[in-house]
Amino acid sequence: MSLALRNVSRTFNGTTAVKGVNLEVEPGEIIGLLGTSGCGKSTLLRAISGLDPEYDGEIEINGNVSREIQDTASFIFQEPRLLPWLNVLDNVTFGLTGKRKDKENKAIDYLESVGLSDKDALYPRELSGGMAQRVAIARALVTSPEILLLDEPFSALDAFTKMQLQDLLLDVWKKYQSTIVMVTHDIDEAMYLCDRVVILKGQPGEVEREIRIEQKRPRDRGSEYLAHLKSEILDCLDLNKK
Ligand SMILES: Nc1ncnc2c1ncn2[C@@H]1O[C@H](COP(=O)(O)OP(=O)(O)OP(=O)(O)O)[C@@H](O)[C@H]1O
Repeated sequence: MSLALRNVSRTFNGTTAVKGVNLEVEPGEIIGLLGTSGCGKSTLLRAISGLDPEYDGEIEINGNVSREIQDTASFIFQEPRLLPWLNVLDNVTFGLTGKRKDKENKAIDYLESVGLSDKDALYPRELSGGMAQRVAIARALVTSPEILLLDEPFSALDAFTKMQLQDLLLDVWKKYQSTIVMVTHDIDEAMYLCDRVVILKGQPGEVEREIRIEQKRPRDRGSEYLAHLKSEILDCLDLNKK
């Protein structure tokens, strides 16, 4: 699914949070929105999803300008937001329509993709943080979204689980080829996952720079290329102490 933001700005009560954002995203691309706290990254995701239609400018999805809630989009948040009274299987089938058996079969396929096919009967309180976030990924994918919007999806997890889930995201992306826009604070994560990183800066937040990551995936987290890029990104965010 293609996506274009044209001169998108959002003002809350007279204060502009994010200003003049232009972005063209190709189908199947993974885009990272990176920037310091408060520069409007989540605000942009909400505008793209249609949850917040009160922005200025234009957002075009698959060639159509729209401010509607996007049925073809799924969100994954920092916390899994599972329904505590439903087991894993029912959390994944929750947003689906159709016959119960068909919904369950579909959910089981996606639970298998995230390595949880044997955990379908567990309740959210019985899951680790990483397992719960895997369920959230399965729930987001089961509706076959054309665009996945991720808002710091791994930032609440320990370093090892985070790396595992980043690889899992790439595996499921390879299989389903959704377009992905992800907000992150984590420069390493953005460089490991994304085709392009859009750096936002300031208040109001504006696009400072776009960096294309030329290295093919799977990437070597410790490569010189990524170390060099990281330094460039830190410079751009004025975070490099020289
Ligand atoms: N509903 C709202 N009402 C008023 N102000 C808002 C609202 N949503 C966001 N803002 C303001 O817009 C600015 C950008 O917020 P946003 O959450 O998009 O930033 P962010 O870059 O995602 O930050 P963080 O990285 O800390 O999550 C902030 O100053 C915030 O206070």
